[in-house]
Amino acid sequence: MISARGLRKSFQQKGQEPFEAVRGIDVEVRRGEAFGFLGPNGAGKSSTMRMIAAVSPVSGGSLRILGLDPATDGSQIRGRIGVCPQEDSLDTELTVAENLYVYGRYFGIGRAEVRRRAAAQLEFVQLTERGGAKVEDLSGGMKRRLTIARSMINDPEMVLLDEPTTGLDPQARHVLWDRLFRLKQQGVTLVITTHYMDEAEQLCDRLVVMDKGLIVAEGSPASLIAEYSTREVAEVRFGIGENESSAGAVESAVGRRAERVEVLPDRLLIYAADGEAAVAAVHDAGLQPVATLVRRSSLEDVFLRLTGRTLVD
Ligand SMILES: Nc1ncnc2c1ncn2[C@@H]1O[C@H](COP(=O)(O)OP(=O)(O)OP(=O)(O)O)[C@@H](O)[C@H]1O
Repeated sequence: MISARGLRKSFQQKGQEPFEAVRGIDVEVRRGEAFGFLGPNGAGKSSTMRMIAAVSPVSGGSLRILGLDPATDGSQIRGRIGVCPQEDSLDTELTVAENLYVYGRYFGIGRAEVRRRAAAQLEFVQLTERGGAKVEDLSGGMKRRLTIARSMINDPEMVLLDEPTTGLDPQARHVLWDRLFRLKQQGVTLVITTHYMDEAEQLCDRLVVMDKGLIVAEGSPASLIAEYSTREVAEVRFGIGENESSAGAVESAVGRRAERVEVLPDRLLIYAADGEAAVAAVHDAGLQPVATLVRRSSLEDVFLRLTGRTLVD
């Protein structure tokens, strides 16, 4: 569906050197999979998505979408994919259903067919009852669902979703994830950018981790965690300002039970196969953290390991 080789995007800046947002990435997305671009703000995810959506020209390398070249076949590509941009770009003056009609007509779909598809899509995103409502009266989660319905109006083979659940509450995120999962079950290829590691873990079959315009790792969520982290992580929290100063003592206490200890401003992360044993060793050494928690490793830990930074500041 997507094949990128040495893909680059640079932006000209007045009186300065061009800024390279994407610095040569290789990506292969296969039909029917959910593929993710995971990385913090500024990693180059949206710039990559816009090139894939054939709305932003490629600065270097090669890119094929559905076997087509976005430089010459842009309108054909845009007709066969769906796009959910980061900001809702719905027409707030129109009703929910009218937004779908207008968008469908833009693709040249006949009036009766647009109405049929709009009804089916509203049903799919569970907004049938709100069809006559003004967009401005919808919740954030409903707007995102409507944007997904709109992106499906041309019956696309692939949908690009840029940060689909940013700004939504946990319940709205889960409803959206459920709809996206069902879309994938229908055979639609999903390409998702996110800086939420739980979203990437829930939705993506495969993903690349991006940082500063480059891909730093690639694989399934489970394979990345197995490769770059330990099975468990013990989070240990001391009083304000005491985490950094306690790091040495914690490292000595856990010794070889831990692979390594990461120091964050608000907590220490002990990477160990057995998290409970690591916490017990901290207590046995007479240290008194204010809180402890043992959890499974996540993609957040993978990112921290690869870059020394957290995904969300
Ligand atoms: N039109 C532009 N002109 C100049 N610089 C840009 C432009 N668009 C993006 N950038 C810069 O390119 C870098 C990558 O931005 P991009 O939006 O692709 O990152 P991202 O990973 O999607 O992050 P975010 O989640 O914040 O959108 C950022 O430093 C950004 O400031």
